[in-house]
Amino acid sequence: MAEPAMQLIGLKKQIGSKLIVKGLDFDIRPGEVFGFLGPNGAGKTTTIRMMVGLIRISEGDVRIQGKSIKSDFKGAIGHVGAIVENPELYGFMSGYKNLLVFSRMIPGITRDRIDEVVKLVGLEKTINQKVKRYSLGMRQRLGIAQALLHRPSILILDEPTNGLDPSGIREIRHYIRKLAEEENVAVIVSSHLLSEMELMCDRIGILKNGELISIQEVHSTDGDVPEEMVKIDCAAAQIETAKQLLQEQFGIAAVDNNDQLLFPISRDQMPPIIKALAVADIEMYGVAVERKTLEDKFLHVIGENVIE
Ligand SMILES: Nc1ncnc2c1ncn2[C@@H]1O[C@H](COP(=O)(O)OP(=O)(O)OP(=O)(O)O)[C@@H](O)[C@H]1O
Repeated sequence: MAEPAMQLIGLKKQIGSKLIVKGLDFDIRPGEVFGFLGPNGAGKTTTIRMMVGLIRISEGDVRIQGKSIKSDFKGAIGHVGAIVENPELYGFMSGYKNLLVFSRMIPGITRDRIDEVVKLVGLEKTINQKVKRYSLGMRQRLGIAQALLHRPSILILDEPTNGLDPSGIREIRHYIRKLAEEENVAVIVSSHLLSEMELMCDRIGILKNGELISIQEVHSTDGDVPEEMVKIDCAAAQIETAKQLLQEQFGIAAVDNNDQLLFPISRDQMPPIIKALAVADIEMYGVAVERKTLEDKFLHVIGENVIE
C-alpha cells in the first residue's frame, strides 16, 4: 500500500480549558478526495488549521508524506497547498498577473507551470481578465490554481463551495475530482452539506464535538447484499411511543427524521414489526423499505440531521 499522503496521530487542540479536537487518528490516501463533514462547531476548521500549521497542535502530530509538521515544518508544508481563509487575490490585476506575482514568492516556478495550473482549473479563456470581474466560482478556481503552483501532493480546501451558486458548485466539484483522478493530488475538503460531499468525495470522515465518529467510503463496491433502510411515516404525537416499542420489543434504535422513523432492517424482517406497531395503534401513513442512502447512514451514525 502506498504511503499515506497525510497521517493524523492523536491530534488534539485545547483552547483554554476546552478540548476542541479530542484526539484524531486517521490517514488520507494519495489521490483521494476526503471530506470532513460535521455540524457547525464540530471542529473541522480547527483541525484543518492544525494540518496546515496555522495554529499550534496541543497534542499529537500531523505527518505529511511522512514528515512531521511539528519537527519538520518546512519539509511537511512544502507538500501542501491550501485555501483556508479566502484566497489572497488582487482584484485590479488579471488572473494571470495574480499567479505571476504569487509565483515570484516560490523558487523555481516557471511560466509553463503557470499555464499548467490555469489549464488544470479551466481558466484558460478568462485568465487575462481582471479578477474584480470574476465570479465567486472563478475566484475560487484561481485560488486553487495559486495553491497548486508549487505542485503539492495535498490540497486542503475549507468549505470550498461556500457561497457559490449551483453551477459554481458543479465546476469546483469537477475540478477537484479531476485533480484527484488525473494529478493524484489528495484533496481534503470540509463542509456541513452532505449532499455535496456525497458527489465530490471518495471517503467522508464525520466529525462531531471534536471527535471522528465514523469514516465512510462513499461509493463502496464491497458487500453485494444491499443495505436496506425502513422508513415509516407516523403521526407526530406517536413517534416517541413507536420508538420505544421498537427498542423494547425488537432492540431497534430508530431515528426520528421529521416524523419519519428510520431504521436499518431488511425487508424480510418487517412483518412482525408492522404487526406490533399496528397492534399498538400507531398510525402509519406509509411504510417503505429502501436501499440506504448515504444520508440515511449518516443520520444513524450522527444521530441528528447534518444537512441544513
Ligand atoms: N480561538 C478559539 N477560542 C475559543 N473557542 C474556539 C476557538 N476557535 C474555535 N473555537 C470553538 O471550537 C469549536 C470548533 O470550531 P470550528 O470552527 O473548528 O468548527 P467547524 O466544525 O469548523 O464549524 P463551522 O462549520 O461552523 O465552521 C467551536 O465550538 C468553536 O466555538
